[in-house]
Amino acid sequence: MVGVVVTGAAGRMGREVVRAVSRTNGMTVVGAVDVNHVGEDAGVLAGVGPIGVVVRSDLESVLRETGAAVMVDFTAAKAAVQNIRTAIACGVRPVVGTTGIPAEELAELSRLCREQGVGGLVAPNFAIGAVLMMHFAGIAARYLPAAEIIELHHNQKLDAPSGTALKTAEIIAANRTNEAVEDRTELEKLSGARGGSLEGIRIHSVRLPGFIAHQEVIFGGLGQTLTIRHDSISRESFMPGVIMAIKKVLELKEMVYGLDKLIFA
Ligand SMILES: NC(=O)c1ccc[n+]([C@@H]2O[C@H](COP(=O)([O-])OP(=O)(O)OC[C@H]3O[C@@H](n4cnc5c(N)ncnc54)[C@H](O)[C@@H]3O)[C@@H](O)[C@H]2O)c1
Ligand SMILES: O=C(O)C1=N[C@H](C(=O)O)CCC1
Repeated sequence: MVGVVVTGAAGRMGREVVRAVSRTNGMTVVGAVDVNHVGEDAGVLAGVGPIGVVVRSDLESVLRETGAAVMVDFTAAKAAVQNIRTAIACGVRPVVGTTGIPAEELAELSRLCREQGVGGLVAPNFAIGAVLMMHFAGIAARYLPAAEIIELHHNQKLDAPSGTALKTAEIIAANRTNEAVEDRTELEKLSGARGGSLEGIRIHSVRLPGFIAHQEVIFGGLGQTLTIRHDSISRESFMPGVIMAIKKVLELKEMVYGLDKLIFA
């Protein structure tokens, strides 16, 4: 039985993870950590009924007392960095969905994992469809190098652009064989009107109630456009990926970035 500690257990994603792990054979929630809802049963919060695991805020003691194999983190960037450090120090494998962690921090965490021989996975998007969208964008970029990204998320999201959009732009930049066509905008009459730029790939972030997580990658060519779009219409969409990561991280000896590394391995 794989013991899982969920950090951010009282949050939107954390509750979904508690529910998904509780319903999966071969794994169980042994600890729930959050700075909110301390003392409440994590299963009740998640809507699955009491599981006898109360939310606590002392991660290190929870990891050590429960002998957990995996920590699943959906918190916020700063908190996640600290949580991952604690997990690695305790020999617990981190599976991380939290976005907005700076690249230098990820590099340092990856070094710590290697040093300690602890496997880990950080993925900006656990929805299989989103992983495919990024993969297809990489293929399209070989033939249509001019691309822009529009990502649309709920208005409670703290980071912009999304981790998914950043990773998509990196994939497009790595795959395009020609330079993108020139952007002749001379005058941005409203700052930010052309979005943010990662290696010339413009990213536009929409934040509105009603959305969960959506992204369009638009490629432009001679007399044509190609749009690749993914929609997460519920947070359940991320759960098959999270469950797959919990299983596969047990075999890893280092930290990998992106669910694609597990799916296309
Ligand atoms: N990778 C993916 O597939 C994916 C999917 C959805 C969301 N996300 C990311 O997951 C993160 C969380 O999203 P959310 O919508 O669940 O947010 P949320 O605000 O609903 O939940 C975050 C939870 O973390 C808790 N928290 C904050 N600091 C903490 C700490 N130090 N220790 C323990 N708990 C702490 C908060 O109290 C809150 O309950 C965000 O970074 C988001 O971008 C990633
Ligand atoms: O709800 C969020 O926040 C999400 N963030 C991810 C990102 O930043 O890429 C994607 C899934 C939902």
